[in-house]
Amino acid sequence: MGEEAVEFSVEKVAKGCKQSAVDVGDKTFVIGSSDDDSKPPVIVKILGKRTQTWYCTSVHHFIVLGTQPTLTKSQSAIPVNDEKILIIEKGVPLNESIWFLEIDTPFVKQQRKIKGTEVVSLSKGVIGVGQKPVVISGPSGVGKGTLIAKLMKDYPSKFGFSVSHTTRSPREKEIDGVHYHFTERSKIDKDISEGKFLEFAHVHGNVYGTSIEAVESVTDEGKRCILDIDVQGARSVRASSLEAIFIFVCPPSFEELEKRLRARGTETEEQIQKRLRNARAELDQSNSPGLFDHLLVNDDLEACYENLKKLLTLDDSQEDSIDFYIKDGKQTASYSIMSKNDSEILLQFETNEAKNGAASLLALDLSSLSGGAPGRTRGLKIRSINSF
Ligand SMILES: Nc1ncnc2c1ncn2[C@@H]1O[C@H](COP(=O)(O)OP(=O)(O)OP(=O)(O)O)[C@@H](O)[C@H]1O
Ligand SMILES: Nc1nc2c(ncn2[C@@H]2O[C@H](COP(=O)(O)O)[C@@H](O)[C@H]2O)c(=O)[nH]1
Repeated sequence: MGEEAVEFSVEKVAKGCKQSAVDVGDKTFVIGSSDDDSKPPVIVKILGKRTQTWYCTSVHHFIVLGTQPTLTKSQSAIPVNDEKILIIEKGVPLNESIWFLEIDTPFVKQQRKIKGTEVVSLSKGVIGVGQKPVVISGPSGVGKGTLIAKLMKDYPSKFGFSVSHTTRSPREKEIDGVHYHFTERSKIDKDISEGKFLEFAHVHGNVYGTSIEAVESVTDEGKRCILDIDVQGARSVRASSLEAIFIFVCPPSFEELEKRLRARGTETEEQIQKRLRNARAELDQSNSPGLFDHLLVNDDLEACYENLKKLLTLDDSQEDSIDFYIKDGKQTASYSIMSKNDSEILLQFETNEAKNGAASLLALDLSSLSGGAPGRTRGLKIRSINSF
């Protein structure tokens, strides 16, 4: 850890904001909010108890990774275990209030090794389990985008598109942030090295990748995430912790694929040739054992779309498991941490009175935490205890 003693400056924490101090092992973690727009909203400082040395991000050798919560004036915190600290932000909707500061999880250990410096990471807690994301792969020009566009048009509140990053130049009608996040090679390389991508691949001479945020932001909206990625990307997602459904879309024939690619008129002859070469390799891999769950032939578009809908409906048995107490999680509900036992952490409504139908006491099931940084900590189970 760092050699310098750093004075802990209270001025750096926003006026009127509370800080929380949590002891884990031989360290004290101090968590507070910043009102300095140029700085991340959450300030984390670590005190080495034995050495009485402070570490903070303004000094070298300490990085706070992950998604930052929106600024709140007050929070409470408690260690869940040796790996993470639960932070409950007050004065925001319950759905926004649960955060984890990961201090020694596998992701943090890995990042510490890569960066050779002290690392902690923030991860947002998400209540309940959503439906599995859908990965759609297939050769260029087969009609993946066309099928996805139909699905999004017909079910805008049910499905959300994972907007990939790419180093490819935008086509005429493509909008940055809608079809892709068009990006520089140096930027995507940096973000990949910082663990921000679920998967990435070199496709037809460019880099394409799915950021963790692209998937998480769709899922956070309560929508089912659709990923349009190549076979290499599908393989990487298969190997990741993201549990998804994998669909491969095939053309009725190679000739028809070539026809569609040419008719689209978006690629040069050289690019078309490259895409067709890659298409052969992708079609060969469509039968790789354990890679794709379903193959769809896109001959007649309407028939293929109907088959796609059937596949997705099959999986509709997985209902969201959001507890009815917090279904209306958009209401502001200030909870603070009350106590912890081996299996649950109790959260108490701030005023001790249940307001807006919110429960006065909630119990967070500690066995329900899955995922974590660099994504979200999902599947949180919360039950209400209305004993008064
Ligand atoms: N069933 C179909 N019959 C005829 N044409 C189709 C069919 N499906 C899609 N197309 C057309 O084929 C072209 C390629 O489709 P699309 O752009 O959706 O392919 P894609 O798989 O998303 O390609 P890429 O991977 O390069 O993004 C488009 O012009 C689209 O209108
Ligand atoms: N591995 C990934 N592949 C991706 C991603 N986004 C798109 N793609 C695939 O790239 C090709 C070409 O797309 P185009 O828009 O240039 O025609 C296509 O097969 C897409 O599925 C991604 O994030 N990761």
